[in-house]
Amino acid sequence: MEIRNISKIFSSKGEENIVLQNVNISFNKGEFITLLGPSGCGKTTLLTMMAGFQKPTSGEIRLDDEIVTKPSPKKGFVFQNYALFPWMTVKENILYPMKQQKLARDEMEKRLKKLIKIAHLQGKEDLYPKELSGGMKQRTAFVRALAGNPKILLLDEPLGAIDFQMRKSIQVQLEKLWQETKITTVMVTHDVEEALYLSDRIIVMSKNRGKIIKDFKVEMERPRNREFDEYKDYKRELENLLEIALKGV
Ligand SMILES: Nc1ncnc2c1ncn2[C@@H]1O[C@H](COP(=O)(O)OP(=O)(O)OP(=O)(O)O)[C@@H](O)[C@H]1O
Repeated sequence: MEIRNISKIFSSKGEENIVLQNVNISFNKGEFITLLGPSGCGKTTLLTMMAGFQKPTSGEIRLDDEIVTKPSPKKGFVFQNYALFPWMTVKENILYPMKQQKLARDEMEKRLKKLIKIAHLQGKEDLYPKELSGGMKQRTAFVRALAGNPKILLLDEPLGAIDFQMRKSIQVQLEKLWQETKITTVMVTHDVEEALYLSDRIIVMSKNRGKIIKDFKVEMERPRNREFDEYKDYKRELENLLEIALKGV
């Protein structure tokens, strides 16, 4: 996916709010990339434009040389609160994107079986979202986003709704799921730990029109160990960058 010279301006009551100005990013295949930045810097706005939920004011976003204009199964999206359909079981939720694509029955069954296995949801197929733990909901949302065979997976603060205690164990699960699929993934967060634990590359955005303060590779072995000096050094650097980002330089 390529983000080319994107700007986004919201206007209300004659006032213009320039949220993003001339943002350029290219995402490499198979990478886990995090957009990190303070609240209000335009991360979610950028991600939803990548998904095709809204359009940029200027510039373009390309996926496989096609300009993104609307949502499609090529772009899997996981919302902060999972947005599972509460009236559907785990199985029905995962089948939903496949039904929309009108896949053949046996192809649907085959994919469903594989996704249930990836997400370790065997035996939970017929439960409703309210009967699941936070982690199970998150895994269901993740594989539902994969059910349409997307080229890219977009995660909007996927652990935002999970309490601190569970977050770390779910980060581990999310990393495993990603490693099994190796799908290009873009995650939005303002949590340094989450970014460091999961990402191959972190893009730090400023409050000032989404300016990219730093785009860097995280070259640490996986799974990452929070006790290593290398990890602590990265963390310190990111925290400093976030402070700069908050000042809106
Ligand atoms: N639909 C909209 N109409 C008007 N302004 C909007 C709209 N969506 C977002 N904004 C504004 O755009 C800016 C960026 O919002 P956005 O949600 O993208 O930030 P964010 O970096 O994801 O923040 P957070 O981490 O708090 O979710 C904010 O100033 C917000 O008020």
